[in-house]
Amino acid sequence: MWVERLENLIQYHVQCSFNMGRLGQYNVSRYKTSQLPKKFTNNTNHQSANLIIDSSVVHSRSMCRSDLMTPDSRCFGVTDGGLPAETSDIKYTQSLSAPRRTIQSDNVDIPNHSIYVPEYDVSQKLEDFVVNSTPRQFIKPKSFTTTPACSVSAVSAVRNKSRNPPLAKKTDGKNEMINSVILVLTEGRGSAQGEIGLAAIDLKRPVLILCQISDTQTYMNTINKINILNPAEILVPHTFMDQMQGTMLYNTIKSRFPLSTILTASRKHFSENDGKLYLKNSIIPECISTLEQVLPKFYAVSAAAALLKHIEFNHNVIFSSSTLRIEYQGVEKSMFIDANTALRLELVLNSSLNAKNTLFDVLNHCSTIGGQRRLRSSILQPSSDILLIHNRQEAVEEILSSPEQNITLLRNVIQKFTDVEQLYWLCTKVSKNTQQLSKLQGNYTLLLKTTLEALPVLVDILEPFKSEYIFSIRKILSNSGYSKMLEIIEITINKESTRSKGFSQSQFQRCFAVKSNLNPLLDVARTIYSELIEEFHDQVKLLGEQLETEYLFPQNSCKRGFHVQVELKNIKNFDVKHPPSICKNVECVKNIVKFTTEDLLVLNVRLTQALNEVEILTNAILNEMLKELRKYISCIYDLCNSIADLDLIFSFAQYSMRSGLTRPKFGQYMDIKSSRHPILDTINLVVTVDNDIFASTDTNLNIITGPNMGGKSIYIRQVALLQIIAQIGCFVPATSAQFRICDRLFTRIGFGDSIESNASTWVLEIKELNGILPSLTKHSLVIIDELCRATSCEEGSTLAWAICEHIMQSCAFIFFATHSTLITKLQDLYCNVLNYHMEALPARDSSNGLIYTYKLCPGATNIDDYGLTLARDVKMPEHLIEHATEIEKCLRQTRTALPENPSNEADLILDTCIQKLLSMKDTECLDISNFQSVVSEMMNKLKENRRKNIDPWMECLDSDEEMYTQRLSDCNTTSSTNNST
Ligand SMILES: Nc1ncnc2c1ncn2[C@@H]1O[C@H](COP(=O)(O)OP(=O)(O)OP(=O)(O)O)[C@@H](O)[C@H]1O
Repeated sequence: MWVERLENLIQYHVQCSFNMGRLGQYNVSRYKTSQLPKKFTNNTNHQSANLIIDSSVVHSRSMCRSDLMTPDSRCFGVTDGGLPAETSDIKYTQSLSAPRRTIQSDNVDIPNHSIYVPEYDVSQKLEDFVVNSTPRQFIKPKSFTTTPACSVSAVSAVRNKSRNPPLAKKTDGKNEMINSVILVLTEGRGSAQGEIGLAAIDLKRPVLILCQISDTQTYMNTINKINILNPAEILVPHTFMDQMQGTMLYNTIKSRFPLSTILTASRKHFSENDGKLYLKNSIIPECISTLEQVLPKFYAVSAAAALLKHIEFNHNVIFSSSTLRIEYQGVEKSMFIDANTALRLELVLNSSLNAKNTLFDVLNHCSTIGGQRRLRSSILQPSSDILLIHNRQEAVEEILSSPEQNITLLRNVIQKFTDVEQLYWLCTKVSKNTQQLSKLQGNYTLLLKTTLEALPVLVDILEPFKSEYIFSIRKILSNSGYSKMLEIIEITINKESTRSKGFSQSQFQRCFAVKSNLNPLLDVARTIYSELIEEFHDQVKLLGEQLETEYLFPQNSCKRGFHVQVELKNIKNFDVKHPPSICKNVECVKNIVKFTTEDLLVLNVRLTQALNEVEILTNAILNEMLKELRKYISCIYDLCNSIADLDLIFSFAQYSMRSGLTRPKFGQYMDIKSSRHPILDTINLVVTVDNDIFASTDTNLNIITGPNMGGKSIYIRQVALLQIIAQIGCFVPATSAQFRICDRLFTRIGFGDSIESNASTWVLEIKELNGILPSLTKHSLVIIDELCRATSCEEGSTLAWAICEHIMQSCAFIFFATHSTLITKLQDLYCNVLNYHMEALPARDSSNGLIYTYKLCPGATNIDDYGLTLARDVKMPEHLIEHATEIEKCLRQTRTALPENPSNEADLILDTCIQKLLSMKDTECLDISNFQSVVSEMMNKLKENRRKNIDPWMECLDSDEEMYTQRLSDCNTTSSTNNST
């Protein structure tokens, strides 16, 4: 425990020194304890102690960077020298200034050191300590200009370097999609609060995304945007943590995105001027018009400044000038899906936070990471641009109607572009000329060559496709820039060199990629390398003779370098535990023995040196060539985009090839015949029962009742999923389908309280409803699976009634699954309400059970006691069921005897009221005053009865009385018009 605390303390402070270095604050070397907060310096007598940091520890930016992620980096900044004599009595300095090796060793002799550990540090985990105890206040004296952001970043980088899990990790051989997005967020202050600036970049796909949002108090749009971008790291200004609790935006992000690392940075890094300068320097000329659009957006530009600094200093990524592409994402023509809805509908993540059996999983047939990314963002933000949807549908239809052989050709050629996204790497450059850099540079240059060579084949295959969408992709890919790039490459690179996978092969390809006679030194280095390789092979042969085996193979791997391997069965008398003395570093994995010898070890060193020489010389030539190629950098962006678009559409086509899918139309209402739940349909464990879906402005509230397990939730989720699939441009599982373009999708599904946000289920539900109600638009789609069930039965039903009445007045299409019979009465009052139920039939045997047909039928359900029936089905102890049945019977009798019983009275009076009104409507006079008087009479009666029971429904009725009257008078007017005509 002590070791851990000591490490925490050391790591924390040492990382501060790093980060100072990485932000260029080299001049700060002394940390005066007199400047420390009192808490930290209690019981110590010190005036000018050097805490831990000596300027010598910050050697260079590069050292800090490269060492940051290594396990021993936490000790990197500890001074080796002793402390000034006058400060030696300061307990903590003794341990913190311990020699590096002592601290690094696992068995630190802690008791010999006196360690000062601040009280509040002891009981907390480091992360909590760093994030929650506002380290800025803790460590930052006035003259000390470290940024807590980076302290936090460094600490969490070390601690959590593998914490961000992939969002969608395919294990079935498809590509992995791992999030590598860094997102920076800033918010206006004072009257500008709610103005959010956002900048994000995917380190694997360096397109800088900028966005400025005027958000609501709940930050709904910002959360949605973050959810779509799916960042691994979120960086915010340190002022977000100024208040003890953190700002609302900070806390919202923290609770909503637990998988993202949240960092803070000093506000000074969010500089508009720096941002403008960076953007002007970095962007490709083709993005000038976007830049003009972006520059006036103060918050977006300042976020960009912080982002570019952050990735330079913490991720070692710098963009060559004029190589970065920017995108400004303002208010787009898309359907808004909030983050909660996305999670509950399992659009891209299921409840176990992986992609299995999600909508993404069902639609994903992409071969490239770019395609997968595009699919993910399309699902989370389906288009509401009818032209784009139409173009995609047309392309899908065209692919489906193409001859089988064209489809196969297209599939095969797209697979050749699987790694195309890595080409983005060529846009960035890293300041250090390391070995790693030269390897990457070589690999990606060969990848570019291979890609450009395959491009004309793709263009030819696309030739027969005439749809607008594919035609425009083909046009982009036919750009003459690509052939010019290939010409430049062919001047330097050997024709037969190609991108290969596998350590040894790619090393070989890199080594001999550059043509001979371009640099005599390189030619010499390669000759030496080749000779050494020959020597290696000779030595392996000799060794084989010595060990009496013909099956000794020369090998080269990243971990072991040049060595030999043999199958155990092919080497006689070889005991892995007691190998011959000549064999060194013996390892046996799955009957394959790997080892080396003293001679081979020496040769390996020489080979590595020769190879390094070759790579450095090759890299110098490639650098020159890349300078030329960067003139065409926008072509690389276009290439990656077009391949992603093509992959996406081909993925849609592959999904749409399934039987029973149809191309949806768009109009003013929703009418889908024999539709199926897309995920249930694909899982194939059960035969999916199809159902019709209908909604229009005349009947916009559909209430679905039915027993538990009847299929209500599946049905209403199906509505939402089909709407999304239709709006991304894909075919839907139905026999015919018409949708209305939806601009907002709201769901209220499921319960679950949150310890994190300290909210009960009910509070959460109300908060969510508060979010939905004001944002409802006339083109919204609302999916509600039970409403207000987390409070007392009565209050819940009445509030749900009121909410339904409120939302059904908009033109939004609402699908409402419920067990409440009260809600079904809405149909009697309003002509735009329709009741449906999921059919269940009594079992033919004597079990009293139910047979679920999963068929949607008109009208409310008439099955009683289905809860108890199901409980019996799932083997609840019989005595409990019997007892519950008795109580239920008793309650029924009581209710019939006492109509004023609060739980039943509301229903009863409302029923009487409705019946009376309806009968009047048909038979009696059409005078509105009659309606009003009946309503008042009934309301008064109800109020009187209810007052006895102090029922909260009273208030609701009070406020709604006026509305009922108005509604009924409307009804009356319509009916009188009808009658007269
Ligand atoms: N259309 C369908 N075709 C085939 N199986 C279905 C269909 N609809 C539902 N099911 C099956 O029934 C199960 C229960 O469905 P669902 O969760 O929608 O019931 P529910 O009525 O919402 O129940 P509860 O009221 O308890 O929430 C599903 O998990 C699925 O296996």
